[in-house]
This record gives sequence, C-alpha cells and structure tokens, in this order.
Amino acid sequence: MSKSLTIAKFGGTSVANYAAMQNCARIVVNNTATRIVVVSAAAGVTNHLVSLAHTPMTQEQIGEVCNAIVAIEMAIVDSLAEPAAVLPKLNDLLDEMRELAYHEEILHRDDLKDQLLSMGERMSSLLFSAVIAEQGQPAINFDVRKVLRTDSEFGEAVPQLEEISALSQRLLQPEIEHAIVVTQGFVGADEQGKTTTLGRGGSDFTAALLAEALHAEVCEIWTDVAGVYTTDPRIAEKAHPLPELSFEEAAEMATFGAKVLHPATMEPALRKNVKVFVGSSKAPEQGGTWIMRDCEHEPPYRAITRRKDQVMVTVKTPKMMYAQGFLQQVFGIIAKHRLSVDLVTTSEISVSFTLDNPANSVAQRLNKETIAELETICDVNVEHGFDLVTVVGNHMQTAKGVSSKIFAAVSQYNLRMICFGANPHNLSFLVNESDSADIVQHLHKALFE
Ligand SMILES: Nc1ncnc2c1ncn2[C@@H]1O[C@H](COP(=O)(O)OP(=O)(O)O)[C@@H](O)[C@H]1O
Ligand SMILES: N[C@@H](CC(=O)OP(=O)(O)O)C(=O)O
Repeated sequence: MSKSLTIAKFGGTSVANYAAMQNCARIVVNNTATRIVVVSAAAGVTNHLVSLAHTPMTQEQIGEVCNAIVAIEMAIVDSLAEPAAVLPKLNDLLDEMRELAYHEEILHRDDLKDQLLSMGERMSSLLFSAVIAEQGQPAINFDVRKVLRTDSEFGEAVPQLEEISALSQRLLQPEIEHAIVVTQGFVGADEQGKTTTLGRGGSDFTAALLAEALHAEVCEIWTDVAGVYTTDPRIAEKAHPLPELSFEEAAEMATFGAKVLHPATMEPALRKNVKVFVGSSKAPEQGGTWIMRDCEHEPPYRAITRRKDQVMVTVKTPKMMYAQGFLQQVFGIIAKHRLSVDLVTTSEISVSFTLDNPANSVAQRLNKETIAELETICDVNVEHGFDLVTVVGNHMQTAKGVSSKIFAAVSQYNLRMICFGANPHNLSFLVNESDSADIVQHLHKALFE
C-alpha cells in the first residue's frame, strides 16, 4: 500500500476515440504515482448496450446496433500502431457481445443484461492498455470482476466493501508493482462470479472504491469539463469551474444531478479521506476542482444543480387524520423497494413526495412496483414531467438573506414543491420540466454572475 498512489478514471468522452485515448495516456504516464486506471466505455457504447438490453428488437435491429458498436471499437483498433496485438481479444469480446444480445432478447434475464452492459468497459480497457503501452509504459488489462465484489442486485449492484478491500490488496496491489493496471469502471461480480453493474455513471464510484481499498492518496476523475462548475455549463454559459469543494458539497451536487460525478463517489473518498480531483482530459493544463475534507471557504451557496425525470407521487387516505402509522406504512413500502425520496410535503390528508425516474433504469421498475403496492393501502396520484432544481451550499438555513435572494430569482415560476431546512447544504424546488433550464439560468445570474 503506497501513500502516494493515484487512481485515474477516464469517462466515456475521454476514451471515445484513439486521439482522446492518447490525451488520457499522456496524463497517466506523466504522473508516476498513477498506477491504476479505471475506464468507462467509449462514448455512446453503453447507450447502445442499454437499448439492446431494454428495448424489444428484431434480429436485424440487434445486428444494426451491434454494428454501430463494432464501428466505434474498430475505429480505435485501426489507429493503433500494432492492431494485431489486440484484435483477436477484441473480436472475442465482440462475439460475446453479439451472443449475449441475441440470448437476452429471448431470455430477458437480469444477469444477462448486466453481462451485456459490461462489454463496453471490457473493450475500452483492452484498447486503452494498448494505447498506454504505445507510450512506452508496461500496461496490463485487469478484469475488475476479480476484486469488485457486489451483491446480486443486477443493474444497481451494491459493493461489498470488506471483500473489495481484501481482494484488491491480494490480487490488484501486486500487479501495480510492475505495470500500469487498466481496469473497468461500472462493472462488478457477485459471489457466484456473475457479472453485475453499479448503475449508470458508476465508473467514478469504481475508482473511488478502489482508491479506498488500496488507501490511495488521490482519485482523479478525468472528463470533458475542467472541473465541477457552478452549474452544468450546458445550461448556463457563464458557469465557471470551482477550485475547491468539500466532500459534503460534492456529494449533494452529485445526488441532486451534477452528472459530472456519480452520487456514491464521495462515500469511499470520505471514509478514507482520499482527495478527489476533477479535470478535463482534453485540457489538463487548465487545472480543475479539488474535493477534500477541509476547504478554505465554505460559502452559503456554491452551485446549482438540476435533476431531470422526477415524478411526484401524492398518497391520500380519507382516514389519515385518525390513521396513526399511515406515514410509517408508506415509507416502509418505499424503503422495502430500496428507493430514496428527496422531497416530502405533508398536509392533513395527504403526503406528496418525489421519486427519481430516469428512462430504462432499475429505478423505473422499482417505482412501478412501489406505486402498485401503495395503491393497495391508499389513493395514489402520480404526476410526471418535473425536474428538481437545487442550490447547494453550506449553513444555508442560518445564513441571512440567502433564501430570500433565491426565492426572488425564481419569483415568476410555478414551484410545485420546496424542500429547505432539513440539512445545511441544500434548498430544492420541484419545477415543471419546461421551466427548469430558465430557472437554473435565472438563479445562476442572481447568485454567481
Ligand atoms: N456542475 C457541473 N459541473 C461540471 N459538469 C457538469 C455539472 N453538472 C452537469 N455537468 C455535465 O457533466 C458532464 C460530464 O459528465 P459525463 O458526461 O458523465 O462525463 P464522463 O463521460 O466523463 O463520465 C459535463 O459535460 C457537463 O455537461
Ligand atoms: N459506461 C457507463 C459507466 C460510466 O460511468 O460512464 P461515464 O463515465 O461515461 O459516465 C455509463 O455510461 O453509464
């Protein structure tokens, strides 16, 4: 275990093609502390795999989607100086992918879906290890399933921390002594060795879990933006990168929709005090954001996030006024399906709460099951078409004038639910999806420009 170990994670756009991979390989070889590299699938590949796994398709349609993936992978191999060194292994993986796609279409098994989803990372890690080797460093492609033990919740598998730590120290640590280890983000395996996945965007989480297991000093998240910004730069053009963030602020931002980080990434970092750096693999010289335990400044507001695809569920029982334990029953059902609720409001006869409902996700299936079970005990009304906008900061409930400034900025919009005061780090609104970009822009202007 080395105190100076750095783990570098490269996201989908950073490994989208050969030129992008070369930028990343330079970042790796320029820092001798970087011995482990975690890669995502090349941009677009996981989306194709998700459509294979979740959309009913004819044989021809399956063939077309597979061909689109083949084109992305082959363009990278063809650019390598020695394609022949990896081509047989890549062809094996492509064959495995096609076979899984046809089988899954017939069998609809969750374990096959995850095996299929893992193929993008298995291919990109093979290719990326070849790109590092081209830059003169010994590199190996390591199968993360040997160490990233999870439970068997396919699609949203939960990492088993003690096993990951023991397995990583036994099987991964010796490898980094003699080569740069390139491994897969997002992917794991259960006790039976079946392939699992950690949920969309889960490669950041993998990097943080391995950093925790091997007591790394730094976990770098290399992406397509130069750090974590005041808000998504795709929404507000004047958004700017933040030099520093606390673990808590970063965790809130990720939970409430800052796609640049997977929501669970901060947990391992916080447990082992691993510093997290977020930067652009295209422009590493621009610097980025350091996320750490103690920041120099903890301002009342630091950033704005937006999370799309929210549903608002209102449960109502005419007997609620007298029915003690109704809330407990409702939240018992939600907990049983492992859902988390972000916003809650109550009145005498009803309770409203929000559920995250992204397309093609495990959450969507669990939401349906939860709503069906709630309908057995009360009236349930489900409304779609909302986004959640959150201002993230520190000691927000006690900082004077913060909430009035925020409410003034959104005064002309219809706010369906508001959540404030339960913790010092956020103020959230549920808003119509058609308004959310405007709301973020107005808030950004009022708070940061
Ligand atoms: N607060 C934020 N700061 C920076 N990027 C953000 C933020 N909120 C959302 N994003 C979006 O996250 C994107 C990076 O995340 P993602 O596409 O998942 O990258 P990767 O493929 O590298 O994991 C950025 O291009 C940006 O549009
Ligand atoms: N490839 C997976 C995992 C991941 O983390 O990807 P990215 O780093 O590109 O967000 C996904 O698309 O969900």
